[in-house]
Amino acid sequence: MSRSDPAVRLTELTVGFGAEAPVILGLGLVVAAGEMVALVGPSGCGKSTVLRVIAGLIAPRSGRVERVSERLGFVFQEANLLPWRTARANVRLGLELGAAGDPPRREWDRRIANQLEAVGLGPEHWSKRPHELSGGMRMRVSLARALAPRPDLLLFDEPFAALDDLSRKQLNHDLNRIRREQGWTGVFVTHNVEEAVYVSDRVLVMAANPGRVVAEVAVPLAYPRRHPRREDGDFLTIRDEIDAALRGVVETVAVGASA
Ligand SMILES: Nc1ncnc2c1ncn2[C@@H]1O[C@H](COP(=O)(O)OP(=O)(O)OP(=O)(O)O)[C@@H](O)[C@H]1O
Repeated sequence: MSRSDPAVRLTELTVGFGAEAPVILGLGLVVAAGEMVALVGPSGCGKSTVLRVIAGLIAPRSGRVERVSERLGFVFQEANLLPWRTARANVRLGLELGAAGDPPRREWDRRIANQLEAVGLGPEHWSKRPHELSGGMRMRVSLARALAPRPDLLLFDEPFAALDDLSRKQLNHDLNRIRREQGWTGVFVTHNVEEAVYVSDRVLVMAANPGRVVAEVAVPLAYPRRHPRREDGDFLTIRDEIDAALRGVVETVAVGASA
C-alpha cells in the first residue's frame, strides 16, 4: 500500500484455530491513517483475534491483511511491567526492543522523559518501581513504553478495563490528547460503550459465532471531549445506537441458543 492508502485494510478475513469452525468469517475492516476505530462486541466474538491478525501474530486462513507501517505498538489490559525496573527503565524497554539506531541512543533520555510527561506521569514517579505505583500509573508507564518508539499504529486490547471508573475516564481523556498531539492510528478493543464513543472516530459492533462486523457507527464529535458527557445530546444518541446494535447481537445469540 502507498502512503495515501489506509493504515490498515483487512479484506474477507477468515480466521480459525486448528480444525475448529472459523472464529472470524469474511470480516472487512479499513482504518484510515490517523483514525481511531473501536471494536465492541460480546465476549469471544474475536476482537482480540482481529488485533493479533493486524499485528501479524496470527495468520488468517484466508483473506488479506494490509498494513502501511511496520511501526506498531500494542497495549494490553495488564501493564506487563518488569518489576525490578523503574518506571523510566520500563519505558526504555520500548526503545531497547525497537528498531536498532532509531532513535539514536543519545536521544533516549529525552524521548523517555517526553513520553512519560505526555502520559501525565510526573518526574517524582520516574524512579519508582511498579509496586510503588497505582494501577492507573502502571498503565501510564505501559502506554509510554508503547509510545516511545513512535509507532504509526497502536493496538489497544481493553487497556483500561481493570482500572476504577475515574482512572479510566482520566486515561480516556489523556489518550485523546496524546493522539491529537502525536497523530498515530489506533484500533481500540473495549467492552465499555461509553469508552468506545469517547476515544474513537468510529465504532464497529461485532457479533460472535462466527465473528463478524454487524454495525458501524461514526462518532463525529469534535475534540476536546468532555467528561462527564451525559448532557451531550450527540454523545447519548451515538451511545444508544451502539447499545441497540449490541442488544441485537446478544438477543440473536440468545434466540440461537434456545432454538
Ligand atoms: N490461540 C487460540 N486457540 C484456540 N482458540 C482461540 C485462540 N485464541 C482465541 N481463540 C478462540 O477464538 C474466539 C475469539 O477469541 P477472542 O479472544 O478474539 O475474543 P474476544 O472478542 O476478544 O473476547 P473477550 O471479549 O472475552 O476478550 C474464542 O472462541 C476463543 O476461544
